[in-house]
This record gives sequence, C-alpha cells and structure tokens, in this order.
Amino acid sequence: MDFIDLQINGFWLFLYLSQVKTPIPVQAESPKGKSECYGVFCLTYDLKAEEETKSWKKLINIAVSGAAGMISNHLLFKLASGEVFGPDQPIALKLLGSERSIQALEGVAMELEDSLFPLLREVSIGIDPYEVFQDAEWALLIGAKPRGPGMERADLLDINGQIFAEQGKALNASASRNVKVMVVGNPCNTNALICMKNAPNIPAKNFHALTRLDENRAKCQLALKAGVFYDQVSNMTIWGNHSTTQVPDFLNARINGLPVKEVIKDHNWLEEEFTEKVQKRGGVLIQKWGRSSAASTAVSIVDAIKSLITPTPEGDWFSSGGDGDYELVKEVIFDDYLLSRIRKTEAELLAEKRCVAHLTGDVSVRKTKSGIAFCDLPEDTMLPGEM
Ligand SMILES: NC(=O)C1=CN([C@@H]2O[C@H](COP(=O)(O)OP(=O)(O)OC[C@H]3O[C@@H](n4cnc5c(N)ncnc54)[C@H](O)[C@@H]3O)[C@@H](O)[C@H]2O)C=CC1
Ligand SMILES: O=C([O-])CC(=O)C(=O)O
Repeated sequence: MDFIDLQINGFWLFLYLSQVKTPIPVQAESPKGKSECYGVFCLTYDLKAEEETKSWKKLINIAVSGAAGMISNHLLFKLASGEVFGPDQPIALKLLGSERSIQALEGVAMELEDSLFPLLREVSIGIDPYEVFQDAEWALLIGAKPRGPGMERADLLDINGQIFAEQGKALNASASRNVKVMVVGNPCNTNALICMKNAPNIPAKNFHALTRLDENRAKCQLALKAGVFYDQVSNMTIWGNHSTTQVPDFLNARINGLPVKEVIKDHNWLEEEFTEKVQKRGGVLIQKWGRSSAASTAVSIVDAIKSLITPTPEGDWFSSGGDGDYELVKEVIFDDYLLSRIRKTEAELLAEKRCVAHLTGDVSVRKTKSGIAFCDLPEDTMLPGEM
C-alpha cells in the first residue's frame, strides 16, 4: 500500500466510491450455512463479477471485540469506509460482544447494513471468541470491564486478565497464524502480555498494546506550547505503561526537525506540566465528558494500524507497547530524568506482571491459597482515566 494514497485517502475514496455500482449477489446463502452472519451480509458476492471490483485485493477478516462499545461505534465505521486499509481492500467484520451486549451488537450490525459501505462484504456477530476469531487476520481487542466503584486495581487486573487469557487461547486456536493483535481494553499493556502468553503459536511481535492515543495527546500538547501545527511534531515515544506513570519522551521528540528542548526552552514545563498533562489527559476528559475518550481512541487505533501497514516517513518513528521487532529505533537518547521516569513505569509494569502470573503461566511468582498471584501493586498505579 502506498503511503501517499493513504494521505489523500479521504478525497480519493470519495471519488472512488462514487464510481462503484451495487454488486450483484450471485448466491444467497441460507443463514444456516453461516450461522453468525448478519442480515444483508449473509448474501455472498462474486467480487470479480463487476468491472469496478476486479482490481480489489483479497478480502481480509477483521475481528473486533467490545464491538457494541463506545470506541467501536466510531472505529467500525472507519474500517468499513476504507479509511484504514484502503479503497481497494474489501473487509469482513467479525464482531465479538459479551452476553449482555448481544442485542446492542445486533443494533451495530443493523447500522452497518444501513450504511451501504461497498467495501464491507461480511459482518458476523457472536459471543464465542473461538468462533468469532476464526481466520482473523487482525484482532482489535477493545472489550473489557470498566473498573467499578470500590474495585481494587488488582481485581480489575484479574477480571480483565481472564478475558484476555481466554481470547489469547481463542486466537491461538482459531485465528490466522499471522494475526496482528491490538489490545485496547485496559490495563492494555498487561492484557496484551496475558493475551500473548496464551497464544504461543502466534509470533510475539504481532501483539501490540495501544499507546498511540498517548502519543497523539503528547504531540498535541507540544504543538500547542510551541505554537506550531501538530504535523510538525515527530519522533514521539511513549515509554512504559498506559497509566499515569507513562513517560512521554520529549528528549527524543522533534519539532520542525529540531530537538524539542531547543524549541521549547521552558524545561521545567516539559518535565512537570507537559508530562502530567499527557499522563492525566484521559481522566480530565472523563470529568468533562462523563465518559472516557472514544472517538480519539478510535482515531488512534486507525493511526496505529496505518503505522503498521505503511512505511514510516523517513527519519520518523511511532510507538506501540509490544515485543515488536519491526525495526526497533536505535538512535534514542536517554538522560537521568528520562531514565528515572522509565524505571518507575517499568516497576509498575513488572508489578502488574507479577499480579497476573496465574494467567500467564509464570510459575516463579508467589501465589495465594486460591491460586491467584500475590499482588503488590505500587500505590499510585492508575489508568489515565482515573484521577
Ligand atoms: N488504550 C487506550 O488508549 C484506551 C483504552 N480504553 C479502554 O478500552 C476499553 C473499551 O472502552 P469503551 O469502548 O469506551 O467501553 P464500553 O464500555 O463502551 O464498551 C466495552 C464493550 O465491551 C463489551 N465486553 C465486555 N466484556 C467483553 C468480553 N469478554 N468480550 C467481548 N466484549 C466484551 C461490553 O459489553 C461493552 O459493550 C476499556 O477497557 C477502556 O478502559 C479506553 C480509552 C483509551
Ligand atoms: O481509563 C480509561 O478507560 C481511559 C483511557 O485509558 C484513556 O483515556 O487513556
């Protein structure tokens, strides 16, 4: 896929769609044959039958969990429009919900039907990850339980950890061997670790935790302070946990190609205000909106996917929480401030890892009588949404 194409995607897509005729269904399969397909998506089409679709790529399967949630409500329509994978990439959406959200999931499928997206060829819905993840080439794992009142963070780690342990096993059993997994549900880093450990047959480098929203938030704050448009900010890294200990790296980031510290002379602002603003952005937004970031999270998932499927602009990089070997950037610099902050967030991640040892198969960690790992989380461990 050509990067330039994606840059002008919105415009090109509009022109392209205006030329596509409604394809002719060649075979209407009974819903029985495809037990989970939804409504109009139970019809199958011959993509090669239409002149306009002859140049299309092979259909790809995209599984999305938490598909009836707020983030998905933005993301699914971006995926189906062609904005993410391109205007010549037909897609099948495999939507995973929880038992409680199955009605809502049908509502989502109905809205997808009514949107008449030419590239959206199949939609199936279900609550069994083993079925929904069948042959998935992408798995966007968004569904998770929010932390309820009075719930300890250790409890959240365990409850959501179990979801991601099961989904890891399901991916291992059913998904494409090269499925790319993006974990969004919080605590996303540790959930990604659990998912990866439960899917030993899928390459570890294919698992990512979404830190792109933090990267975008950091770029925005630097642009605001420097008085430049945010496309002038590059080489932004988020080190560590997607939590209030995360480290937005202003030492290596650049503004107009120059080190941030040469452009923003107020270094105290960088170390204190900027860092805290990014760490707590999610929480401030929840206070204003009464719910957590959904649209901007969906946008950041799109950005993260595009970064994985298109060449990175020369000299730039992006950050993703994962065991990636995509080509790790080598020319990163560290100073005492950055190292001390990274050590703090690293300690938090290691503590979370110990807490979920019963879900990752780590036998070296002390367990309680009930078999749950002994949990010694640092006091200040908080999601960005928690203040
Ligand atoms: N990594 C990041 O940057 C961010 C992560 N998040 C996290 O994303 C997650 C989802 O957020 P929203 O869409 O706003 O939440 P939401 O509550 O609107 O939607 C979550 C959906 O997941 C479903 N669900 C729960 N357990 C499930 C399971 N086992 N399998 C499939 N579906 C399941 C629920 O029924 C619900 O429909 C939360 O954990 C949130 O903390 C939110 C913002 C940013
Ligand atoms: O805590 C949450 O659910 C929201 C979140 O991750 C964020 O806004 O970064």
